[in-house]
Amino acid sequence: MAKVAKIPVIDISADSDQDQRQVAKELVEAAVEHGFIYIKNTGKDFPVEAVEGAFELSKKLFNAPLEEKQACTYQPNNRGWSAMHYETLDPKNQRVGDFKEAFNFGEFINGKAQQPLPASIASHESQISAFRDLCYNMCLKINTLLGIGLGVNPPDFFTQAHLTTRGTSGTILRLLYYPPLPQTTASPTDIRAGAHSDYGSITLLFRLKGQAGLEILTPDNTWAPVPVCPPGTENDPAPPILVNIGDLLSYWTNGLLRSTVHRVVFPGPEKGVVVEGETDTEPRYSMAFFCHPVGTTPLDVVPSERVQKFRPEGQRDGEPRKVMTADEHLQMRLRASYKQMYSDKE
Ligand SMILES: O=C(O)CCC(=O)C(=O)O
Ligand SMILES: [Fe+2]
Repeated sequence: MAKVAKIPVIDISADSDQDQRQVAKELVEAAVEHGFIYIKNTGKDFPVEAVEGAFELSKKLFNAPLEEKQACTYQPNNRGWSAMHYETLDPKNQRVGDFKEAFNFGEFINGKAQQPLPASIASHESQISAFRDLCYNMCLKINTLLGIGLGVNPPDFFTQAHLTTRGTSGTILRLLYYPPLPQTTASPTDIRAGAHSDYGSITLLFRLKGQAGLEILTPDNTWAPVPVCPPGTENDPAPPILVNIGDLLSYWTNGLLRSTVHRVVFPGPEKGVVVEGETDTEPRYSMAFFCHPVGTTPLDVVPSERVQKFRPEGQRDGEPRKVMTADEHLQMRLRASYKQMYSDKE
């Protein structure tokens, strides 16, 4: 029987400087060891109604008529709707693409989307924009804490690199819908989201109580389910926000912060990995906020003694490191995930 992942739960709503330094330290240790952190949601940093409202909109969006969604089809700018099986996150191991639909929202300017929206949710444009802003602000706070915890000089180095006032970025709010598995055609390799690591700096993930499926690959190479409500959060007004380190931040910190591989499966009782109180037989909804630094940010190793002294396994001193910008890093990853789209164009 697989054990559930042991990911630390951290409350980042502390007010005093001393508490903040302690929280920053805990956050960095969790990022180094696990690459995943639960951020307790007591409603202080992130209003519970905003999360609930966004999930309601998500249901409306995915229930909208097909033509409405097709009119917003996914584009090379990483925005829009991707249909069932369109994305294949783990092409080597999947027979068919992911059992999911997704809708990516890029930046909003003065509350207005810079991409077509399905008519069914168009009147809620300002609500989506406000939710995106809440996510962005939470990411700035986490970036500040990571900077403090890593002793980066200046401590707001990461925060500055993410400021939208400094330019555009690849940041995306993604709504996800995973329908139940059609039992008649099911195959053991069917998967809701193939094994992958995220591309950006950090990801915020919102999930709904009772909906199983997310697993992380642990250092001993086994899959461990990630409960929506880990012990100690059951009575909070909302499940914690799950934060994970993406490839870009791992690259930027020379591998010190871990970008952990994860996937979304149909766990099923026969595989023995169901978290108590969670099920995979219902439709599943989740929301991810993929935070990226401003696109022109050069990803030279960050100015922190701890990071600069760190040597990832297998890397020798003085080995040249390719410095690319945040945008170049993202393009490299998108090309690998959406081969069919890019091969049409090349
Ligand atoms: O739906 C989830 O729980 C995770 C989704 C995910 O990992 C992703 O979209 O990158
Ligand atoms: Fe992911």
